[in-house]
Amino acid sequence: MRIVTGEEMASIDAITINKIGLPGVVLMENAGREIARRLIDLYGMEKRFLLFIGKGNNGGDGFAVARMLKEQGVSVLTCIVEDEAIFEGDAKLHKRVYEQSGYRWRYWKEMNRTWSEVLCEVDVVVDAMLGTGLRGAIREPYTSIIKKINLADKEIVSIDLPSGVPAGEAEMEGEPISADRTFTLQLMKLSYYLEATKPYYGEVETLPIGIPPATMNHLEAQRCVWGKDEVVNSWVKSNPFAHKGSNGRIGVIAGSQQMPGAAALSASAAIRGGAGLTTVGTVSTAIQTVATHVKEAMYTAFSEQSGLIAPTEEELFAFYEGKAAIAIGPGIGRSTRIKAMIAHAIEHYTGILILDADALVYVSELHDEVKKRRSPLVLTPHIGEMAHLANESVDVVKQYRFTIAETYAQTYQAHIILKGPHTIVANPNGGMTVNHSGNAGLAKGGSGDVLTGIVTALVARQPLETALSTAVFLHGHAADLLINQGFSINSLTPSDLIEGLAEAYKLCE
Ligand SMILES: NC(=O)C1=CN([C@@H]2O[C@H](COP(=O)(O)OP(=O)(O)OC[C@H]3O[C@@H](n4cnc5c(N)ncnc54)[C@H](O)[C@@H]3O)[C@@H](O)[C@H]2O)[C@@H](O)CC1
Ligand SMILES: [K+]
Repeated sequence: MRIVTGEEMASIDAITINKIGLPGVVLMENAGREIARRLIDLYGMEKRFLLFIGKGNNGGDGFAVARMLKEQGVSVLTCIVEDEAIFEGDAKLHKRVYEQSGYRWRYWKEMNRTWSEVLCEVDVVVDAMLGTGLRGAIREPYTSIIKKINLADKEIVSIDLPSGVPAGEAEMEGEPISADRTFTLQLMKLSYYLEATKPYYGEVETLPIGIPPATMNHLEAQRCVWGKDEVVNSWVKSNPFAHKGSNGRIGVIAGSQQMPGAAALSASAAIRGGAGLTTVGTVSTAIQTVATHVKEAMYTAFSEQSGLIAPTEEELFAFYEGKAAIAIGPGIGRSTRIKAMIAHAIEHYTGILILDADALVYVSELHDEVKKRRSPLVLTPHIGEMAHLANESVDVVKQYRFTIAETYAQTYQAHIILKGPHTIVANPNGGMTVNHSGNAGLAKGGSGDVLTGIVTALVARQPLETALSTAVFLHGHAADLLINQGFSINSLTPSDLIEGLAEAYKLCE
């Protein structure tokens, strides 16, 4: 399913109406029918609804919902927020159909005077005031109405968006509706995936309103949800004659004297993730520790300096040999020799190169080398690392995570896995996916090392772009399955995640 901004949704609506020829009033009728059906499913026929209607098309949806609820005998109080004379277009038509069907509405100005009595008569507030057409700071009378609704302590259901929440990355100006539930129309809206706006949505359900998929082909930004269906549908079944070489020979350069655990986590995640042959490149002291945990891997002891790897050029070329993918970063630490190694890999390694953790620190100093690289490069930053890569503040990355990941991926022709709740994968060709698995149990040191291992294993045996999105999904899915099995969010460890991968992979088989 696509994820869109308000402007993109408006262009999709316009193509549906003007090119395909499906009138806007029909879409509104469809929206009204779907929403009324879901309201009755969820709340039953006995609950009393109070509908707030704004002057745009979001309000038009509201009139269609109110009419359909009333047709079925449900109790509805309909309140229009602004002067009735300013309704126009499709919303005006639905207002007229509502009135011609014999139904009444009231003005907010009047209702406001008896607000506490009104509240005693209703159970659920339906918000059809502002949708994708919101621009700039929320203005009166919406500002005061929203405040009153939020304070009313009633169940709140929003249509398309909680009123006052922008659909895209625009900054929120003013207090929006804080919904318990949002029925978003046809496509997911981008602001659902942003830290500042997501909490206002409550539970989200997408309802179809009859927009044909062909209307979305023109969109420049191709953002899609990546969930179970996408994982299953894109999975390329392994060849029954596969041998360890064809399942992908991969390398993991990780760990140091101080941090051998990071190497163990990423290597065992790669092995659980299905890698055919995994070689770990690290310091000799780490090998002793890691090898007792990860029995299936092979090991290369690199030259070292002060407990950190400091591989020579010969050691690096030998390590690159025959490997489909190499990950560098977890627990390697920082030094000028480490920087030289990253530069070398970017310049000379011709397989799929994955840079994570400490390896990312040097990438912004190596942007010229990155631009010259011709083979695939995958970077796996969290928000702070992305801020460093893009030379932006953490707050800016949080607000504009889609734009920043997309711009970076295109500028440097790199695949970006921007980690966090709803991890984004941004590809150099402009395609983006947003992950729909995972929970707060993943927010722990070591969880990223596990992801790097899964990514490395998968890119060696699945098409690159789907491998990245699917690796992110399976990482989160493993965590979700463990929570369902009774693990607590607080005690979930990265090692548990690796064990959980066995169950998570069943999805693909
Ligand atoms: N025919 C169509 O175009 C369809 C539209 N649909 C619905 O229509 C919505 C979009 O409709 P519109 O584009 O008319 O816009 P909205 O209904 O979201 O709201 C725009 C109205 O609010 C006012 N407004 C904008 N920013 C404001 C602010 N900051 N403070 C106060 N008032 C503000 C504008 O003057 C405008 O009249 C969607 O969210 C969806 O619910 C759906 O029914 C599908 C069909
Ligand atoms: K709304």
